[in-house]
Amino acid sequence: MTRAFLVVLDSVGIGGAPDADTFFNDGVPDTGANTLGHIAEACASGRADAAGRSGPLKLPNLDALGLGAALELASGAPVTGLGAIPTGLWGAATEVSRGKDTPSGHWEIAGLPVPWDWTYFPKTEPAFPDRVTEALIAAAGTGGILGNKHASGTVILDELGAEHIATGWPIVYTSADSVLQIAAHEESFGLERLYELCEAVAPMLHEMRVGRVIARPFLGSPGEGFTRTTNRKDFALAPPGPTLLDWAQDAGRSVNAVGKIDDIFAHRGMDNGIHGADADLMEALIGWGEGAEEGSLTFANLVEFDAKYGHRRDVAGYAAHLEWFDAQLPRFLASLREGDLAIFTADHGNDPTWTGTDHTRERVPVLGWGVGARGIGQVAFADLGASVAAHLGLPERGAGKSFL
Ligand SMILES: O=P(O)(O)O[C@H]1O[C@H](CO)[C@@H](O)[C@H]1O
Ligand SMILES: [Mn+2]
Ligand SMILES: [Mn+2]
Repeated sequence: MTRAFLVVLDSVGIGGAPDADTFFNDGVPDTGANTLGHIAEACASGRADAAGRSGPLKLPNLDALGLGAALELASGAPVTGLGAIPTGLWGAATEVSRGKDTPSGHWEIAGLPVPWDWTYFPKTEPAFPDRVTEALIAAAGTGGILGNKHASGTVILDELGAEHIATGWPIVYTSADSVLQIAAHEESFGLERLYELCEAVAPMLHEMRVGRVIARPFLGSPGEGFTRTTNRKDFALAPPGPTLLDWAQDAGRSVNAVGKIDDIFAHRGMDNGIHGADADLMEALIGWGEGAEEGSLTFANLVEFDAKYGHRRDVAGYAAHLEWFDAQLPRFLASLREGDLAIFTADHGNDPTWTGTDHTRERVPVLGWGVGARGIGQVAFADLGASVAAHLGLPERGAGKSFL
C-alpha cells in the first residue's frame, strides 16, 4: 500500500474556463481571468515589486512539475518565466458545478459535483431576507445587526468595527459566494458567543441552500484599527453524498485533514484536522509526509492565496506567497516515500488583477509527483478524486475517472 497527498492551493487558477462568461465580478464577466497568468505577467513587467519580492515570478519547483505547461494548456498561451519541461504529471482540470466557490470546487475534486444551484443573496441593502435578519437578532440577543450587505471582510471592519464595539451588534455580510459571514470582536463580543451564533443560524441557512455560515472573529480597537484573527470557523452544509474522504474512511484508511478541509466537508470522513496559518499547515503537511500511515489520505487546503491576497486584489502579496510555497515544496517532497502520490491543484481562481473582490471562474492545474513525467491533458475536477482513489486502491471512484 502507498499513501496519497492531495494539496489544494486555494484559488490558484490558470485561466481558460469554457464557461467563464457566465460568472461575474461586479457585473463584469470572468472571461479572460487567469490568476497565475496575470500574476506572472505583472511580475515580468515590474508591477509586483513589493511584499519583499521583485522581478519575474520565480516558481522553479512547481514549474518543474509542470505548472507552466499546465497554464499554457488551460489558457492557450505561454507565460514569461514559466514553462520548463515537466518532470511530473501535469494537466488542467475543468469544473462543472455551477458555483465558483470553495465547497463546490473541493466536493467536485473529491468526486462529487454539486447537483444543485446554491442560494446567493442579492446585491441590495438589505441583502438578507427579514426572516434571516430576525433569526440573527434573536440568536445574538442584540437590538439589531450591522452590515446586511455585500462587502469585503476587511473593508467592512474599517467601516463598521467601531460601531460594532459601541453597539455590540454583530456585523453580518455576504459576497458573490453562497455565504453568510458574521464578524465580531473576539473580546468585546466573545469568540465562543460568535461561534454559538453561527451554529444557531446555520441550519436555517443550510435549508435555504446557502453553503456556509462563517464566523469572522477579529481583534483591535477603533484607534489602532481592526485585524481578523485565524479563529475563522465555517459552518458548512454537508456534501450531499459520499466523497473521496468517506470512500477512504469506509475502506478503513486513515484520513488526515489539513487546513479548512474539515470545515469544507462538514467534519465527515476524516480522523483528525489541524488549522493555522499556511506556514503552520506546511509544517503539518511535512509532518504527515514523514509520519502518515500506509494507505492513508492526507488532504490539505492552503487558504492564504485566496483569503489574504486574491480577495484583497494584492498582486505582489499573491506572488510572494506563491514563491514562498514553491520554496517550501522541496522539503515536503523530500518527506515523501517511494510509491506515494502527491497532487497539487486548486479549487477555483481569484485573479488579483481582476475587477471586484470575488473568485474568478478558471481551470485549475493538476500537478502530480511520484508517478513520473506525464501529460494528462484536459481532465475533469472529479478525475482527481477518482485518481487518488485508484492510487489508494479504493473500490469507490465517484463521478470521475482515473488519469493514472
Ligand atoms: O472578504 P472576505 O470576508 O475575506 O470573504 C471572502 O471569503 C469568503 C469565504 O471564503 C468568500 O465568500 C469571500 O467573500
Ligand atoms: Mn477556495
Ligand atoms: Mn475565497
